[in-house]
Amino acid sequence: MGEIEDGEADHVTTDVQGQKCALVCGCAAPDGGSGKENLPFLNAVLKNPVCKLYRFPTSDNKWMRIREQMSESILSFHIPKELISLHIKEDLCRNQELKELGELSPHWDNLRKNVLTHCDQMVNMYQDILTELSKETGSSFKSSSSKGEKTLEFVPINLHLQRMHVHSPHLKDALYDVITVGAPAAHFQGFKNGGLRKLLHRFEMERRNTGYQFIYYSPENTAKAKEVLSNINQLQPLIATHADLLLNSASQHSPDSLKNSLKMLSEKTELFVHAFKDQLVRSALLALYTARPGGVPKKPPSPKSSAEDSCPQDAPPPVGRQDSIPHHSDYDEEEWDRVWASVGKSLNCIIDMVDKLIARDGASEGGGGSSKDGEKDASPVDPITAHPREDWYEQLCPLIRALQDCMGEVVNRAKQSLAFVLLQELAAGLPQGLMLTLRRDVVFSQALAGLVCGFIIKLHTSLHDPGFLQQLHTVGLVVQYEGLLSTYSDEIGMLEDMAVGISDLKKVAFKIIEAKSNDVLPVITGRREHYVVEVKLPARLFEALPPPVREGQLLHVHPVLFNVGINEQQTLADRFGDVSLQESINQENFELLKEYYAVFMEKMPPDYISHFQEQNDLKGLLENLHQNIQAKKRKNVEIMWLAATICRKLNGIRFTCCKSAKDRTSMSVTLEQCSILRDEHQLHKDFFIRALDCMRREGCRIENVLKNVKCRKYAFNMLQLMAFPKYYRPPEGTYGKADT
Ligand SMILES: O=P(O)(O)O[C@H]1[C@H](O)[C@@H](O)[C@H](O)[C@H](O)[C@@H]1OP(=O)(O)O
Repeated sequence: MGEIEDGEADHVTTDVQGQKCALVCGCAAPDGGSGKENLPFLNAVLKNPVCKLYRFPTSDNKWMRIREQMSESILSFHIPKELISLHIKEDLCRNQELKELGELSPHWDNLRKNVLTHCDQMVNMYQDILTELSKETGSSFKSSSSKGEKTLEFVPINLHLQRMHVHSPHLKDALYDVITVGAPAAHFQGFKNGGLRKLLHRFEMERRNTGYQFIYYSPENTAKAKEVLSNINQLQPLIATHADLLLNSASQHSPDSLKNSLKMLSEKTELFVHAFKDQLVRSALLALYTARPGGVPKKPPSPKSSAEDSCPQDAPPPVGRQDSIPHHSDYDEEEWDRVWASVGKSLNCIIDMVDKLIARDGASEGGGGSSKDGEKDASPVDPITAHPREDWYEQLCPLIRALQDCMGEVVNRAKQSLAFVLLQELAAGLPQGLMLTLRRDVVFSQALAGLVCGFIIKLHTSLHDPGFLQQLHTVGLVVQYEGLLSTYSDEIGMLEDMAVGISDLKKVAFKIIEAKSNDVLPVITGRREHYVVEVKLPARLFEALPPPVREGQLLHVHPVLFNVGINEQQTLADRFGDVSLQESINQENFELLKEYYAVFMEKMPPDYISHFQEQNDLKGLLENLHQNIQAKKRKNVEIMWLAATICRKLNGIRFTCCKSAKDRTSMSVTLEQCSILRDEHQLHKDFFIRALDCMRREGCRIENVLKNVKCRKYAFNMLQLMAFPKYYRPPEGTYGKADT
């Protein structure tokens, strides 16, 4: 199978009979590893720990003690449930907006009906899945054998924290964490047609070419429509609240509070007005106009030759085959400007009135008032200032109502036009578009559950490190995924899913809040384009955070994925198939990692950077990684080691994934652990293989296999192992046929 030719087959097994020096025992109590006060919080998310203790000799013949720990997380189920609830909310709201589009001509009305039927079915399906998941109270683990189950498809496979706590002589104790999880992928939908990376691209191409039936809006424009709709939905109630507060201040006749309320109202109204500045709203209004029963065609649509031609960005939007672009005399484009501008005008009237009321009030209280330049007004009686104490509420109320009316009108029109944009996207891709959204949601949910778990653990273990905290809010955290999937057969589709799922994590930001109760589970808000995960910390830890973090600054993550297939399927791909997917993923993600490093160097304080550079040659490591990616060598596992090392040095969150995270992943994390012991903790070189075999034979990972497939054997056969890179082969007796 290739690797034999390289003379590497002699280490399929390693004799560990004389492993007297590697003492192993299991223990029940997990190690917090980061201070006792964190324990209740971590224990609330980590469950069913398995611990193993080892002793290995160091190069100077002393002993190092290792505690290996593996825990499940209730986030495996909690995050999918949170996310599905948000999807349901978002989709119900969108369906409502489609219903409220108003009267449409028969062509568009039929489309809408069709879209709504499908969308309602999807919402029902999400609701059913949520109901099923809600029955799984207290669950924290989905086994590899359940990966194809429909009701569990949002739940990550075999998610665990794999932790190594090293206590070695002369050195500080050290913790090394890796989150191990099955590659986020849509197993229930299957991989016959590939995964998200290919499917999304193909879908977009096809959608562009259905130009005559529907209006083509680019993915950016569709995303923009969703963003503006979401902004409107958030801003409108906020403005209503500030308007009420302003009236409240007016009835209390309190100038300071009136000024403050006005400030808030103005800010929000300006944001509101700004939200509609987009050309998309303008073009969508025109498109919707043509789709109304009255928007009768005047001239036939000009045929479009290319997909690009159908983009509505600059030109008036193209319309359906039976409809046409309206003549300008049909449509009063300036009407929208008038409606839109009226919001600003109404706000200005309120500002003027508040200024007047406060000025008059000051003047009457000052007994005679003062002129604008501050000089005392000498005139004895001014009919205005002499006015008795005014009823501010009465003066402002009609103006506020006028503002609300104008806004209502703007919101109504904008919402309808943007919902019409969404209708195009949905109608053009029925039903594949909705299935793709489901697939993306499924994959994203699995990826997000892992990320939130990794983030919370990282936060708790690094809270006492000021450098980490600074990095967290100035640069964000790198999240590095090691993929071991092969670019062959179904795993191509899995890798295509995984690549999109991980890249979608860029849409997630974290916010740390103070825990007010015993409920420490994270809360998610947002919608498909942008999510915020609120992570709770107990008061004492929260108070020690840097001010920007305490004040709710959003904390960003920078996910990167490097994949190297290692099994017999990859041998086939290397020899007879196509490895371009893996090559492009590695190349693209290298660029992302390089960008992250550049921002890190730019934003971290100079004294931190100079110390950092003394300790680490990150530039050299990055160059080395780049060369290895460029080298296009088969099964180049050096790529994974370098990427993982860079991630650890950058304080990042480490992930390792294969299809099920039990066999190949176990080989990889145990190898990583022993390599760290050798490179960072002076593990005696004669004991490297013995330590590795010992961990694989007796450690947490064989327990992982057991809990997944009820059998203490890695699911490899001899032939498969011959194809594995040398150090990824488990010891004799630990592998064999297992019903996976
Ligand atoms: O944990 P994995 O490495 O994805 O498990 C694989 C194993 O590597 C392979 O040898 C075996 O034939 C099975 O395909 C395992 O996957 P399961 O998802 O079936 O556990």
